[in-house]
Amino acid sequence: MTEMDTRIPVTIVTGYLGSGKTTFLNHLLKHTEEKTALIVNEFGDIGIDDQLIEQTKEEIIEINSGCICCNVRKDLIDTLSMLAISRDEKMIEFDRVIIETTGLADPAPVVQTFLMDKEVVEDYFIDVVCTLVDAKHISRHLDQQGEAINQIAFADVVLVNKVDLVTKDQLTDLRKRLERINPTASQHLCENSRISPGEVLGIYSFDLQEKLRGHPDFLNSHHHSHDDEISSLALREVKPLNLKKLNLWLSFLVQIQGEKLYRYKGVLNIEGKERRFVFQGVHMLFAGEEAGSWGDDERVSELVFIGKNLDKKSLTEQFQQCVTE
Ligand SMILES: Nc1nc2c(ncn2[C@@H]2O[C@H](COP(=O)(O)OP(=O)(O)OP(=O)(O)O)[C@@H](O)[C@H]2O)c(=O)[nH]1
Repeated sequence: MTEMDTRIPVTIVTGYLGSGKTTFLNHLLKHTEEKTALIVNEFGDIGIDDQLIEQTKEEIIEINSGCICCNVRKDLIDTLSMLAISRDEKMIEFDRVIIETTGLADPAPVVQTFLMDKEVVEDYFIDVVCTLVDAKHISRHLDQQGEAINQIAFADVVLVNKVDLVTKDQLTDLRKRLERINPTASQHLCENSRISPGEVLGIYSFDLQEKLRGHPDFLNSHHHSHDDEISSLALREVKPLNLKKLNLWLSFLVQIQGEKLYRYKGVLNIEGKERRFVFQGVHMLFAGEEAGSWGDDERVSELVFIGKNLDKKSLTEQFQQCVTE
């Protein structure tokens, strides 16, 4: 990128499951003047994030048919091309593209797309790769998942989030560990992903030469495959759910399976509640609250689990028991 570069800047937001990416985007979009086109990629058949991103002036495009770091890279390229053409034709207006990857994405192939695909390179450049870190849970993910390490290794900016859930000593140890993985990224501490947009937007910190020093084979073709033991289950139900039964089930579930439940989230139609009920969990921590109104949308509950060796049959049956008679 040069000072005269007229291409569209791209921010890649990555970070392991539940680290605070969507919370970060909501914060960022509220506090920036820039017009943004947002590309959201989710792991799983049902996209929940588009309902969790507060509607503002942004263009939001979902890619849910797979993970953009592997089987739907072509969809990403097509989406970028469609956006660039629509912008040229003045059909839509935006200053920047932000891509939220899935929590299981390896950022390397996504970054490669912006360096290797001829048409993409003509229209776009990477401003920054920003990685969210869940201060409470990241250590176990770093011990077990290569993606979690790569997400930190490829970051230009690391946002160490959820600092409210750890002690000062834990935070100091974590920061040292992150620095060993990536000594050049800037680190910021935050709670609820709150950070000034100026720390992450328009800083032009993506440096290919530096990435190549750390990962000399970075530009070689990169085949990424996910851990087969991690899968997702999407549940959908039009009949209302009983909140008491649901709470009992989920409390029980996280007690016995919290360790292998990386992420679960849903937008639910609860009996007796006028509004959408948004439910979110990461390992053993979960919470639910009433959120926006349904408006003209169908009142349908959608719940997604992402975890290791999920017993999909039991989960489906247990979910059905929460449906009202
Ligand atoms: N205690 C605490 N909770 C947080 C903080 N930041 C986010 N959360 C909660 O953590 C959960 C996950 O946050 P998200 O923003 O949805 O995380 P994500 O990275 O988009 O999750 P995936 O899309 O599943 O990868 C939500 O319930 C948030 O409210 C924080 O700083 N402290």
